[in-house]
Amino acid sequence: MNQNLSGKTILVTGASGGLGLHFARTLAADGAHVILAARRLDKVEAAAKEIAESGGSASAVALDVTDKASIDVAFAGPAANVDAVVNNAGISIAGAALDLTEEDFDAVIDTNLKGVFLVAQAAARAMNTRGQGGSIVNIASVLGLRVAGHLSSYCASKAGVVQMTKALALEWARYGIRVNAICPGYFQTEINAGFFDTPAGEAMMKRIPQRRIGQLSDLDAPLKLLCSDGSGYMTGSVIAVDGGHLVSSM
Ligand SMILES: NC(=O)c1ccc[n+]([C@@H]2O[C@H](COP(=O)([O-])OP(=O)(O)OC[C@H]3O[C@@H](n4cnc5c(N)ncnc54)[C@H](O)[C@@H]3O)[C@@H](O)[C@H]2O)c1
Ligand SMILES: O=C(O)[C@H](O)[C@@H](O)[C@H](O)[C@H](O)CO
Repeated sequence: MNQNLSGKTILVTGASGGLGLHFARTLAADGAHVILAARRLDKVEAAAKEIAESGGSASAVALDVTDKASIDVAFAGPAANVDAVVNNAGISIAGAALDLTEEDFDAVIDTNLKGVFLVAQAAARAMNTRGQGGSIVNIASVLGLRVAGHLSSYCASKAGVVQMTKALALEWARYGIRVNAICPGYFQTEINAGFFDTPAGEAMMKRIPQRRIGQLSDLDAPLKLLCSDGSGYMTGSVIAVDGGHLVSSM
């Protein structure tokens, strides 16, 4: 086992499935103690057990990124000693802007933007209490840097995450807290189940210069870099992992 992240405690939000569960496994395989955070405690407990059975170190905590009380409880107790946080939890509600309900708009912004802020703030307060700094990695999206149809609230939330990453980096550098973002392109997970089989999905694929969607493992090296001391002079950085999608001319 590569011990790159050995000695680090890293909390991952939305860790019960998709990219979050993959991130938790990847960080644990690299030697970190991973705290898997999700709304469904039973799911992350099972995932933490599986990681422990394969030789990693992991624990689980209940955390809803739209519920400040649950965030505060996590960072006052089990996550008080975090060295890094991966702000991964996110939702997407597709629909024409003319038909979008206020409830759906609020749900996306509350989870993807306000949730990232509340978790980052609680993490930074905990890091300041320990006085050792830390790393916050926000999972934004290429859709924070370009747009796609029928995803207005999602695109707005992710653009907000990109800007907030830079703003928090500016404020928290003095505390030794680094804040960076990863902008994934398209990866096959629950959030876009079925999308790749639609005409829009097929058209999108043609706009990716590498002509493939991302493999979850494509995100491993950037994630580990940003969580580790190797990125000690990086803060406010926004890293796209997208097969060239952002530089596509189509
Ligand atoms: N899959 C992609 O192609 C892609 C591309 C760019 C960005 N992203 C981003 O990556 C992140 C992970 O997405 P994914 O593809 O794994 O999607 P997913 O739907 O498979 O997983 C999202 C996770 O977030 C959790 N979650 C949702 N609301 C939550 C809340 N209030 N509190 C705690 N957890 C909550 C869900 O339970 C789920 O486990 C998201 O922020 C998403 O926007 C994904
Ligand atoms: O790139 C992204 O950030 C995500 O993949 C989402 O945009 C989904 O693709 C969308 O929910 C599809 O409807």
